[in-house]
Amino acid sequence: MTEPAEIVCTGLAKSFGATEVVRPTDLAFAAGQTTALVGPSGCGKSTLLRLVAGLETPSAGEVSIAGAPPAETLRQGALSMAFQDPSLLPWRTVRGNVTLALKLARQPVDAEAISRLIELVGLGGFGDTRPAALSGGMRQRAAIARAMVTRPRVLLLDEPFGAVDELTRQQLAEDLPPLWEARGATTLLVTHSVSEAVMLSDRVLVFSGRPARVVADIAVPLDRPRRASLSTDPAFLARTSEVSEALAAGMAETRPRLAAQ
Ligand SMILES: Nc1ncnc2c1ncn2[C@@H]1O[C@H](COP(=O)(O)OP(=O)(O)OP(=O)(O)O)[C@@H](O)[C@H]1O
Repeated sequence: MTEPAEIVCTGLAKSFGATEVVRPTDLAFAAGQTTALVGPSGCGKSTLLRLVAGLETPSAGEVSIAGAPPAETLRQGALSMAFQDPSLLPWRTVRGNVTLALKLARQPVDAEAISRLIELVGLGGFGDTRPAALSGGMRQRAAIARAMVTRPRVLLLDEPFGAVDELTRQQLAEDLPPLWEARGATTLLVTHSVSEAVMLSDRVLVFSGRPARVVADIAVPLDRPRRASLSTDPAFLARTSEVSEALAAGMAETRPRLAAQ
């Protein structure tokens, strides 16, 4: 890893009662890199993201972001999240939702910069629209604008394009990564789509079934910006095969345990 690690997980583990969800794990995420987390449903990906966000307390081990606990990074407004359900405040416009994120992070409100960001995520002309009048894809864009407006060092995205149709997903996957990459954010992204994982990331971590364990750590050294047309490129297809095979191997590893339960 050439860049310094921004996020370091040391012996990180999480159980809910008797259920072990994340096995003791050591992970490091380089500054400015985008890492996709993929694994079978229920394996603990979102739990890992919530641990990194400081929204869950580890059962063992710790997370540090630039040497500080996540709560400190969150308090500084340097950590943002966007989840599958964009949970925008319905009574606020797009601009109002984005502005609130700045206010909560106690950062100065620059109306022009907000308008520019709304434009950049493809919502130009919708700044004064409330969420109910937006499509699912537009709400996802608004949530990502809200997450990026504070220029976070760490961006956590849990199925951010989950609730939209395939074409919109492709469009979001083309349009949005250049924005967070240009801002140098260290991005962790949970997705169920192997091709989306490869398209969006510099690195894909493949997890086994619950309790989550890393079964493969795959670099994605493909040029950026990446366009949907990349999905037929042999180098892209080689990576998606590698991720799919690792996923299948991880699932096969868990199946006997489940059968024995
Ligand atoms: N607060 C909680 N209390 C009890 N169990 C929980 C809690 N949060 C998560 N779990 C359990 O932890 C396991 C992992 O959940 P998690 O949401 O992290 O998985 P995931 O890999 O993100 O799943 P998916 O891909 O389906 O979204 C599940 O079995 C879930 O029921």
